[in-house]
Amino acid sequence: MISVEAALEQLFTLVKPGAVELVPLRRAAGRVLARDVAATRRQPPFAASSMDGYALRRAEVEPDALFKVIGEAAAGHRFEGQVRAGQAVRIFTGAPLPEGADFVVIQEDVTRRGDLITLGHRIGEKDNIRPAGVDFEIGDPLQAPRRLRPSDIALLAAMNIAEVPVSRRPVVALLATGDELVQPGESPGPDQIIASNNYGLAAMFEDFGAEVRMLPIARDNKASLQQAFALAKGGDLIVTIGGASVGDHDLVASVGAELGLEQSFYKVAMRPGKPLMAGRMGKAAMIGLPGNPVSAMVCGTVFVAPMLRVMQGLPAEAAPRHRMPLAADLPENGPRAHYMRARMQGGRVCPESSQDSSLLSVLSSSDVLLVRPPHDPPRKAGDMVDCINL
Ligand SMILES: Nc1nc2c(c(=O)[nH]1)N[C@H]1C(S)=C(S)[C@@H](COP(=O)(O)OP(=O)(O)OC[C@H]3O[C@@H](n4cnc5c(N)ncnc54)[C@H](O)[C@@H]3O)O[C@H]1N2
Ligand code: MOO
Repeated sequence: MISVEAALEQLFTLVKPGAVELVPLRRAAGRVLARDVAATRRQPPFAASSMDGYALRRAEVEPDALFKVIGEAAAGHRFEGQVRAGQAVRIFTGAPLPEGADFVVIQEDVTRRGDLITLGHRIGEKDNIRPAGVDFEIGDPLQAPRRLRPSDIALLAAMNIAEVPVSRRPVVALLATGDELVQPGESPGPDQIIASNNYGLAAMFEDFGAEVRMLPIARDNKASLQQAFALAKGGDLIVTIGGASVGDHDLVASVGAELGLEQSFYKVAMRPGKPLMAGRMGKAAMIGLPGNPVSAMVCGTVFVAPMLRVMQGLPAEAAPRHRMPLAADLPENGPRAHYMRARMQGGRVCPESSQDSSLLSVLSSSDVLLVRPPHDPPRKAGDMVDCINL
């Protein structure tokens, strides 16, 4: 049995970043930027007004000053002439600042009669001008690697980058095993249940940028598992669910070995999730998750998500944690790291009363995994603990 940290280290050695591909901007959200990109223009490309008002010369700004309005500048339509002494140009937000002007008085501070405006008495120092390039200059970079958020997409668009270099999505072949399982929507026999882990995990992996190939459920016999592994060929990462423990019907390790699985480790000092295995299978990495639904989802969060990040060129790091105060006392933890399902209540983290690894309803109503290291001493309400967001 190895520690969670040692398991994660080994998992990182099984995977590497995939190739770089160019995708249209509209397809780039959520993908990982693979190379630095540089702005192909400056923004704004010209000094622009940040308000609706009148462009004129700062030196002439004083209470009751009178100006003649000689033209108009709107967004997309500059005023071609020059602003001289005693002149003003009607200007709108986003319009290029006319030559000669270095100040914009907002329209609320102006009285207009025909072509004449008079300034009010409370005009501040602010010029209401956005200098050219104040947002970014030509060549300013957006640095890789980073997962592209909606705000990054907006920035790339403004930089006029229509095609974005991103890491190829890792292909995950997802293989659920068990005679007891039927797909959602099917009619289960009296001893059967609905396969859930593969659906939850597929959603999670897609969230982390993977392309998921959901394989047919493998039955608890050699031939069926062999067939399923054959279908997994071509995947970058093969994820099996169930059949990982010590029961007579737990065949993943033995069938995997026959098919060339070079095992890196089996069993991790954690709960839930102890019977986790991993290794290399041909060109693919393989990770065998325990079948209990919460165990599978916890292992997906703690192990598979960080692997997927590495496969997209992001740094090899554990799932991000934050510190939160406990809402209740906790007894000493045992020898395995405990990933407790917990809710946030009034800024405190409150462990669920039942931690059984079959309870999807509890997982679904939880906000975080409260992480307790092996042999963590008893904790008091108010103590700070590590949490992973769900
Ligand atoms: N004698 C021992 N028994 C068990 C041990 C042990 O150390 N000694 N470990 C327990 C732990 S911890 C876990 S976790 C499970 C893991 O077992 P497997 O990975 O072999 O999983 P299965 O036996 O195939 O299934 C366990 C449980 O999960 C349900 N399951 C499986 N796949 C799915 C799915 N895709 N969707 C929904 N539910 C699924 C399955 O029906 C079982 O109820 O072993 C303990 N036993
Ligand atoms: O690890 Mo099992 O995953 O404790 O239920």
